[in-house]
This record gives sequence, structure tokens and C-alpha cells, in this order.
Amino acid sequence: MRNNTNLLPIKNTKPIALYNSKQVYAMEQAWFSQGYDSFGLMKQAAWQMTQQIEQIYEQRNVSASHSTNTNIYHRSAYPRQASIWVGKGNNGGDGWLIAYYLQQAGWQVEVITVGFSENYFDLHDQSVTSKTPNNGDSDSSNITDSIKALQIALASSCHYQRFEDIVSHDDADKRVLPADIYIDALFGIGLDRAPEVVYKSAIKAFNNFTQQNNALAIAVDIPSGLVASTGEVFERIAIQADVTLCLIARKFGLHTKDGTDYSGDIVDIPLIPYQMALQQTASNDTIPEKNASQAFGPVATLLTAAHSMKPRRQNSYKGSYGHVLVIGGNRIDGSQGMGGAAILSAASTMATGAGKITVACHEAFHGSLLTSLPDAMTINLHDASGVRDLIKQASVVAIGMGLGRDEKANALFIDYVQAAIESEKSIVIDADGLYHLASLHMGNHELITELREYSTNHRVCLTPHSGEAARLLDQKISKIESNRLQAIKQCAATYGGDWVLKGAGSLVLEQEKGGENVYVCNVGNAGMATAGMGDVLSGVTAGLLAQQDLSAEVRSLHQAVLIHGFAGDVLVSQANNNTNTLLVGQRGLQAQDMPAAIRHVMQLMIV
Ligand SMILES: NC(=O)C1=CN([C@@H]2O[C@H](COP(=O)(O)OP(=O)(O)OC[C@H]3O[C@@H](n4cnc5c(N)ncnc54)[C@H](O)[C@@H]3O)[C@@H](O)[C@H]2O)[C@@H](O)CC1
Ligand SMILES: Nc1ncnc2c1ncn2[C@@H]1O[C@H](COP(=O)(O)OP(=O)(O)O)[C@@H](O)[C@H]1O
Repeated sequence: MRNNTNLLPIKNTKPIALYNSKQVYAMEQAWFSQGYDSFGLMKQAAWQMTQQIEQIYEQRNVSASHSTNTNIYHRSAYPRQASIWVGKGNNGGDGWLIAYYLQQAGWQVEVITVGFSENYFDLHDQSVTSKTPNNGDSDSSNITDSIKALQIALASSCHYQRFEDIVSHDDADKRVLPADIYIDALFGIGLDRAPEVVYKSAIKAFNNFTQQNNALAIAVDIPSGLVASTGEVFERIAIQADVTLCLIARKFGLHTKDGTDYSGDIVDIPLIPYQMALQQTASNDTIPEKNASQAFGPVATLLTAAHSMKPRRQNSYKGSYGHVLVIGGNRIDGSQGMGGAAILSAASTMATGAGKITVACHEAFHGSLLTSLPDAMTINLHDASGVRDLIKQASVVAIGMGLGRDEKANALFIDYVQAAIESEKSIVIDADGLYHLASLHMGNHELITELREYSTNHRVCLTPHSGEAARLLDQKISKIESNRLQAIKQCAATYGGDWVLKGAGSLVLEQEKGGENVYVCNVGNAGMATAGMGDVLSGVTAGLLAQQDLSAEVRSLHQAVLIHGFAGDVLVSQANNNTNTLLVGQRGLQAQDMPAAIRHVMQLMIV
């Protein structure tokens, strides 16, 4: 669960637009094409980050002095000490300038360079180059912004060391300034591959120093090692930041996949009015409007707060709130039964407030279903004509949770989805339903085309995790995980409908006429990485869809994903808040705990 998770789900917060690296570079270029200077922007960035660093230091220092935990971050009061780790790109340039500004502000600073050759400084330190013949490398046309930044820092005698020189000594840890704050300016949005060996060991050393000194780790723009456009961290090696100072625009990769584990608190430093730059660039003949909006339109929106709901009309009855038919919970001869999947899904559907529920599951589970959920009606999963009749009466059909993967289950899946299409029902497909869908796609079955066409005018929600998405797209899981955004878009293009790609920072894609909206869910926690949690999500999705009195936004897939995540966070936050009730923490959180929390979240959403 992220520190900034807002447990008041309907609090109005402005949606946060998320961008990839290419787009941020394009924003910068649009700004420069208006006559602004790139080094001026770097100085502005470094100056604003320095202000933030001083502020963060003061705040943490004050809170540490009020804390009884002496182990918490606090070192010497004065001089304040900063260790700034720089790479050779512009991110490193920001680092050199931060070092310069902090030193001007009275901090003791040390810059640790990574990837710089031994003679790099002789080539670029102006105090040296002005006394030596020009050897070509210091030709002003070769002077990049990051070299200009280095020159400013060296001209003010900022102390620096090469990481490569330090690590060659046994007492390497004694050779680095033990600082209050460690600043990571190794890589920014330019990281496009796994860090090379020396960077890997620098990243590990940075994390170790921070930990040993109980110091604060601040990342410039994005923690080094984390890919801004995908949220991927190669080989689990990245800077573990307490705070990320995010420049210009919020990066998509900070919020999905590994991003949430490494970025800490995020502070935005917008720097340039990029929306204005967009408009001006679009009106510029050199960039056609379509390309400009493609370059600047966010790749996704960060979901942090749920849409609110109105109280129910007094004059209403169960029929006003829909009838969900859950189809799943099979028992295949000679294999395990999966009744729990259908039961969890059904219980979660009821917790959202759906009016009626019928569960079509194997008869072996009817008894246990009714014991845990007496409000449900039941029918035998294999009673095909009975289930088809019920599909006609239902408002939503949720299919696949524990349905089984054998041929019989495959035939039932085809039969029931076709019946749902014929009766024009909203459809939710999860788990084994997705397995069958993938098989049908591989066999070029006509149902795939039918479903895609149907989804252009009806609600169809599909809810895979990466493993299921991999099968649906006939790709390796690692490929899906390396670019989750691309994967969800491919799923939607292939099968139609609205999609969630589950996991940390779940992605949601909703189709709308002429386009699609993509969201990243900022709630939920690792306690939810347990069996049955996906069944709960399918139940919430179906339950919301069934309630036609709710607004379209509340019945959306992204709202379902938010409610599901908030419910998980509510349960875990009870543990964090140390209430007197029995606690449920991240370890031990179970899918069966969720319906009660879903009810709680639904209640919080009413205004
Ligand atoms: N251009 C500008 O005007 C501004 C840029 N800013 C900073 O500039 C950063 C982007 O700068 P850059 O585009 O130079 O990118 P980086 O500073 O992230 O560095 C890219 C360099 O690292 C190399 N590299 C990438 N992956 C590597 C790997 N795995 N192992 C070893 N080397 C690798 C690249 O080949 C390239 O030389 C932003 O994140 C931000 O911090 C800010 O100063 C704001 C203004
Ligand atoms: N680390 C996490 N952070 C946020 N949400 C998570 C995390 N791990 C799992 N979840 C959520 O829990 C659910 C798990 O679903 P799934 O993997 O399909 O479980 P199952 O198949 O056992 O029902 C998904 O909605 C997923 O997004």
C-alpha cells in the first residue's frame, strides 16, 4: 500500500496525467522550439529541486527530533551533508547543479561520479582546460548541458570522487561522505536498458550507504534503474528512493509494476507549461496537430479517488438493482473442485449492492454456497437449458471463475457466452473463461469476432493477470510484464471490450467511441496477492454493472478496480492504525475478508 493512499475514496483530487519518456522529451523540445534555452531549464530544474531538498530535510529533521525512535533519520545538524551521485547524461547534469546550489546554501557536499573516465575532468574542468592547449574535446560545440553543469560545480570547488576509484579500495565505505541525504542523479528518463556493471554496483552501494547512515534517499526525476515508460526494473536493481522529485510531467513508470516499490513519495516539479507548449506546437506548421496530440496526450490517468454515489431511492425494490448470474465453480472428475471461486465472486457481487444473484456452479458446491451466502439462488452449472433460461433473466453474466479447463467446460463457455450475446447482457469474463477465450482465438473460432463486434455496443469486461494476458496474446509472460501498457492495448485490439491487467498498479483500458481511456490504479496492496482476490474483482465488476441506478462512471471497470483496491487497503490500514479490533495485515489477508470491506467502501462513497 502506497504511503499516499487516500482512504477516503471519494475525496476530490485532480486526476494525474501520466506520460512516457518520449512524450516528456517532446514536451522539452516544444519548449525549446519556442526559443527557451535547454541549459536555462536545467538550472531552473536544479534550483527548484534544491529548494525542495532543503524543505524535505527540514521537515524530516523536525519530525525526527519529535520522535522517540532514535534510529529514525537524523544525523548532524550542521553542516548538513549531501552525497550526490551523478551519471553522464542530463540527469547527472541536474545532480552537478544541485551540488553547486546546496554548497552555496552552506551544505557540505560530495559528488560521486559513475561512468566518468579518469581524464574526463581534465578535459572539461575549465580551470584546467584554460591552462592547457585545446585538444578538441573541450571545443565549445561539444559542450553539453551536463558538462556545463559539471564546470559550474567544479569552478566552485565542489568536492568529487569517481565511484570506480572508491570501489577499488577495501575500505570503500569509509571513503564516501557519510551524509544526511543521498541524491540519485545517475539516470533519468534516458535509461533504456539494464544498467551496465559499474552502474549496478553503484546503485547497490548507494542503497547500502543510505541504509547504513539512516539517511534520506532522494531521486532526481525517477529512481535510477526504473524505466520511466514501463515501470520495469531490470534484475531488481534500482535506487530505493524515499522521495522522487519528478520533473516536468508525471512518469507512467512511477506507478505500475516495480515503480511503486522504488519511488517513495513523489513531489512534482512541473517546470514548464507543457499544455501551452502543446497548443503552440500544434499550431506550428512543422508538427501536424494529430502528431502533436499523440506526442503530448497522456498515456494514462492515475486513479486515486473513486466516483461518488447518490443514496438509493426509497421507492425501490430488489429488481431495481439488477440480477447477476455467476457461472463457474466447477468440479471436474479426478481434479480439485473450484467452488470457492464462484462463492467469492458471488459474495463480492452482493457486497456491492446488486439486487439478486444466482450462481450456476457444480451441484457439489450448492450446500457450501448456501451456507456462506444464503441470499444466493443456485442452479446446476451443467443444466445447459436451465442456465440459458436464467441468462435471459439476468442483467449481467459473470463467467469463468473456477469454470474448469476441460472440453466440457469449453463447450459450456461457448454456449453461455453466445446466449449472453443473443440476450444482450453485460458480460464479465475472468479466469478459466479467459483460458477458453485464448483457446478459441488460437482456433480462429467465430465467437471471438462475435464478441469483439458485440463489445462495440455492449459492456464486456475482461480481467486477466499477466499470465492470462500472455496466453490471450500468445506471448511470454516476461514480454507482457516488460510492457504492460502495450499488452493491455493489444488485448483490447484483439478481443474488444474493457480490460484490466491486474497486478501492482493495475492497468484499466476502457473503450469509448473513437478512442480509449487508460488508467493506472494507485490503490491496493501486496496483501492482495493471494488466491481468490481476482474472483472478488470479477464479482465487484459484475455487481456494479448490474445496478442501473448508478451513474455510468460508477458502473465502470475502473471504479470496480478502485473499490477492490480500496477494500484491500481498508483492511490493511486497520492493522496499521492499531485499532482494538482483530487485525488483518498484509500477510494473512484473505479473499474471504473482502466482502465486508467492499461494503464499507461502498458506504463511504455515498454523498
Ligand atoms: N533536457 C532538458 O532540458 C532537461 C532534462 N532534465 C534531466 O535530464 C534527464 C534526461 O537526460 P538524458 O536524456 O541525458 O538521460 P539520462 O540522464 O537518463 O542518461 C542517459 C544516458 O545514459 C545512457 N544509458 C542509458 N541506459 C543505460 C544503461 N543501462 N547503462 C549505461 N548507460 C545507459 C544513455 O546512453 C545516455 O548516454 C531527465 O530525467 C532530467 O533529470 C532536466 O534537467 C530538465 C531539463
Ligand atoms: N501487489 C499488489 N498490489 C495491488 N494489487 C494487487 C497486488 N497483488 C495482487 N493484487 C490484486 O489482487 C487481485 C489478484 O487477482 P488474481 O491474480 O486473478 O487472483 P486469483 O486468480 O487467485 O483470484 C488483482 O485484482 C490484483 O490487481
